[in-house]
Amino acid sequence: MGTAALRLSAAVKTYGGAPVLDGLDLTIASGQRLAVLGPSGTGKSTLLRVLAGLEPLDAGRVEADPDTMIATVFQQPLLLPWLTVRENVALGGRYRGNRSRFDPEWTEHLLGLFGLAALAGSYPDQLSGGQAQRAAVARALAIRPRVLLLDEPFGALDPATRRDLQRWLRDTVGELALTLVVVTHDVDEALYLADSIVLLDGAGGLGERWASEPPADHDGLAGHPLRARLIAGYRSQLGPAPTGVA
Ligand SMILES: Nc1ncnc2c1ncn2[C@@H]1O[C@H](COP(=O)(O)OP(=O)(O)OP(=O)(O)O)[C@@H](O)[C@H]1O
Repeated sequence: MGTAALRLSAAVKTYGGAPVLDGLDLTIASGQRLAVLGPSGTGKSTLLRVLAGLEPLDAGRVEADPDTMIATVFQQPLLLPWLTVRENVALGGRYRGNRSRFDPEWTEHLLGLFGLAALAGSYPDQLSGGQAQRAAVARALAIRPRVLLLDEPFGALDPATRRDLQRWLRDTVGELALTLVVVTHDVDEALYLADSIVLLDGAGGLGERWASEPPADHDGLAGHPLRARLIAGYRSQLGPAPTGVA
């Protein structure tokens, strides 16, 4: 695999006779932060589920180093309502039948890292949407993954909370030196989080892929050199405009 964390080769995934992924090739280098953009229905979530090993391919291959722990976060936080925030986060460390990974100190570190220490004894229905999604990301990190896969993780949040969480996520991914794949409708989220951006072509292929330099802060997004090209590429496909674009 060289320095690739994940690799898809000639990937085909078909639902009801219609190919969603149609011979797609994708290499994600170790430490890379990849954003996958594309209008609704272009196969972003399918691609993520395939990378996560949650969806079998009809043809082609997905390769990951067997020692690489992969964690996935979805749009809904999916916290267990009968467990506290601390117990939900700790539960992440018990996934995959590997109890030895449960590490109370790491759980406390994650609660602190995500600003959840004061809420550790609260239950999910006492949290705001942003707090709940922070807990979901913390839970995903409890297994000490090397790769973090996110499917529209902040899509249900208001713009200010969304920016806060993007900042939080970028800092955490940097601190833990994670490989990141984030699926999003939001061009600005992609530009803020990613150093590589793909725009699915809507026909089961990868479309274009750009190297990108994230701006220092959100104020730098408006003048980002790739922004206009991504928006134009997005608009040329069927589907609604991405979030935040008139
Ligand atoms: N389990 C499934 N069974 C049948 N069809 C499916 C299944 N999962 C996805 N599809 C279909 O595959 C296509 C791609 O879906 P997918 O969710 O991957 O797209 P997406 O780009 O993530 O869309 P969105 O942005 O709306 O979430 C859609 O036409 C969808 O209806």
